[in-house]
Amino acid sequence: MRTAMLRSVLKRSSSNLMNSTTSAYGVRRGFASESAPERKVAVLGAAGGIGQPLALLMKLNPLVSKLALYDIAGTPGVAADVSHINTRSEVVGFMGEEQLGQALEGSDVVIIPAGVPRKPGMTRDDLFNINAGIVKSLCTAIAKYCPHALVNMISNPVNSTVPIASEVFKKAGTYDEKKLFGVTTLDVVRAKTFYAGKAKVNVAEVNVPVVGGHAGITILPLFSQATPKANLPDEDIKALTKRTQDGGTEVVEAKAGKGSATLSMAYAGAIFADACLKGLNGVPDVVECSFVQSSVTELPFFASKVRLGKNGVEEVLGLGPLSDYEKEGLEALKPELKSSIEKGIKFANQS
Ligand SMILES: NC(=O)C1=CN([C@@H]2O[C@H](COP(=O)(O)OP(=O)(O)OC[C@H]3O[C@@H](n4cnc5c(N)ncnc54)[C@H](O)[C@@H]3O)[C@@H](O)[C@H]2O)C=CC1
Ligand SMILES: O=C([O-])CC(=O)C(=O)O
Repeated sequence: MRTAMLRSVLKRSSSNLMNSTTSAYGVRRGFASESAPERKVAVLGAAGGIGQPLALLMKLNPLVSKLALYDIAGTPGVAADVSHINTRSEVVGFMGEEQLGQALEGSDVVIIPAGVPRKPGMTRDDLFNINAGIVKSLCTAIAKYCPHALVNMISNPVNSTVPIASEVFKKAGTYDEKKLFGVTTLDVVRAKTFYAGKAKVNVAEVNVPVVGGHAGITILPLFSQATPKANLPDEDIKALTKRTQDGGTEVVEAKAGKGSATLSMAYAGAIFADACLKGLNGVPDVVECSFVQSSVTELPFFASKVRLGKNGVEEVLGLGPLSDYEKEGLEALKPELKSSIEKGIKFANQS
């Protein structure tokens, strides 16, 4: 009963997040395991603040048939707990590097929330020194054990960890730009929530693209394209933009040393992984914003709307018409985003 309720909440919220006419899981009614293909999802960092609720939400997703939960510690408990939920997927926990290969083998989608979170006063870039190495070693294993999987990178700084992953895959000869995604869905989730509150419209009907990157001013919500239209005054748009850009910091400060967004991130991560699975399953018109290899601007990676398909990225969509304020924001974010991308590429090639 409760599972059905949770599933229906996830299903409704998920459809709201997508510019898609199809149902959240690509199967309109009466989902049955026999109608959806086998799909293995691996979560790396599954015992963490994001990893645990994300494991729960992926366990509720009927598109998943196998759920591999990997971490350096704590996964047997998380896996035993989640595995008792009476939904489709078989859950297995893997702990320690010697089990990483098994966790990854056969994966269709690998979600990476492994690494340290921010404390008050830190920027996402301050996490680079620790998280860059973690991401590099996990991606080296992905190249070896599941080179064709779609990779959903959550670990910060996303603006650098995605370029690191691309370089690791290039070196291994497995890079496919269609299969690497920086997860920026939380920026979209926040932009929608904040816009709905200000515009006093039904949040379930709101759509707002968020482009650029995933840190401070590199996060550029395009409220001029928000629907339903609300004609908010310029000062409201500026305040909404700033709040979206500082959304992560708002949570870090409120948690006062106990980490950063975990629950809203797990929700956002589950929405994005679900979109990837739907794309793989051939559901049409699955569109989400993501930080991907891109030629939308002169930068090699950029977040914008992306159409997902059977091979991952089917099409990177353009920015659409921008307001003057957004044009300024776009120019202002480029130097920082460029240097974060270059920092990631340099790290991957020197170490
Ligand atoms: N993309 C986004 O929008 C967001 C990204 N994040 C980022 O997600 C990351 C994780 O955040 P939390 O879950 O709050 O942190 P956490 O510290 O609660 O959990 C991280 C987990 O990663 C594990 N881990 C560390 N090294 C590992 C390795 N080599 N292999 C596998 N697992 C490993 C840890 O054991 C821990 O369980 C942080 O980098 C954070 O900044 C957080 C929120 C939003
Ligand atoms: O702010 C952080 O450090 C975590 C994060 O990326 C977010 O909440 O958007």
